[in-house]
Amino acid sequence: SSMSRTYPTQEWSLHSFDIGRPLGKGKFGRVYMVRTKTTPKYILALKTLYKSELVANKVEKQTRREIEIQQNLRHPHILRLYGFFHDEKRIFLMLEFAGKGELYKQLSKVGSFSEKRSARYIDQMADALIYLHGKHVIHRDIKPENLLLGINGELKIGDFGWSVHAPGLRRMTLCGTLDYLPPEMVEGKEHNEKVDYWALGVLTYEFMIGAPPFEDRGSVNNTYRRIARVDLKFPSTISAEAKDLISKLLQYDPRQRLPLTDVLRHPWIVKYRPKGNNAREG
Ligand SMILES: CC(C)NC(=O)[C@H]1CCC[C@H]1Nc1nc(Nc2ccc(C(=O)N(C)C3CCN(C)CC3)cc2)ncc1C(F)(F)F
Repeated sequence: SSMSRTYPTQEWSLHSFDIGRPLGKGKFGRVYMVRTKTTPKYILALKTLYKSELVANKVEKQTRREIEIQQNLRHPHILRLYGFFHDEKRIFLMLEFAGKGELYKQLSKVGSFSEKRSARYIDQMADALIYLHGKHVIHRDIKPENLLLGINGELKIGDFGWSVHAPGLRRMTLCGTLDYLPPEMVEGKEHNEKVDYWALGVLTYEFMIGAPPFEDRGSVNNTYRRIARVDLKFPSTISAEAKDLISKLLQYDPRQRLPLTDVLRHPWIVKYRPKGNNAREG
C-alpha cells in the first residue's frame, strides 16, 4: 500500500560523510567505509544501489521491501540499516560497518570451519532467525555470501534482498545458487518460515565440510534431484552430534524440521556455547 512506502530519512546526503576506502562490490553498486561529519563521528558502510540497475533487474519492489524490513530490525546478529537517501541516479543505504568483513571469504580461505566455530555461528544464526520469524519475516536466502562478521567475530546477517512477510509464494525466478533451496521451493510450492530451518541445516553442513550437501557442480538438474530426494551423505570426519542436528533440519517435510528453540538446546550447540552465555545455568 502507498502508506507503507519507505520514506528517505530527511537529513542525510553524500555531503554528510567523509568517504573512506571501498569495501567491495555489492549486487547493484559499490560499498564504501564512510565516517559521518557530525560529532560524535560514526563509522558506517555506505552501500550504493544504481536505480538503473534496479530497474533493469526488476527489483525495485524487492529493494523497497528489503529496506522496509531491515530498517525495522534490531538484533545483535542482524546488520543494522540506519537509514537511506538518494540522488537522481543512486540509492544510498547507511548500514552498520562489520569490522571483520565477509564470512564467505574466510570460509573459502580456510576451506572449512572447526565444529566449535561452526556451532557458535549456528547458535547466533538460530537466535537471529527466532527474532526474524517472531516478526513474521522469512529470510529465504541464508548462505555464507550473505553473512558478515563484526569486530569481535560475531555473525551478522547482512542482506535481506529475498526476505518476505510469511507465508510467501516466490514469483521471481531464482538467481544465484540453488544449493540452499528446500524441496518445497524447488517444487514451486507455497512455503513458510521453515525454509529458513532447511537453509540453516545446509549452512551448518557447508561450514564444516566446505561445500553444501546437495551440490552438483556439473548439473543444476542433478542438484534439484538431490535436494528433492534429500540425498544427504556425511564424511566420516563429522561428529555424531553434528550429523544429528543437520539431519533434523534437512527433513523433506517442513513440519518435521527441528524448531529453532530446540536448535538452541541441541547438545552440539550447548557444548560449544561460550561459558556465561547459558542464562539457564545461572
Ligand atoms: C552481506 C552482503 C551480501 N555483502 C556485502 O554487502 C559486501 C559487499 C562489499 C562489502 C560487503 N558489505 C559490507 N562490508 C562490511 N565490512 C567489511 C567488508 C570487507 C572488508 C574487507 O575484508 N576488506 C575491505 C578487505 C581488506 C583486505 N583486502 C586485501 C581485501 C578487502 C572489511 C569489512 N560492512 C558492512 C557491509 C554492508 F553490508 F553494510 F554493506
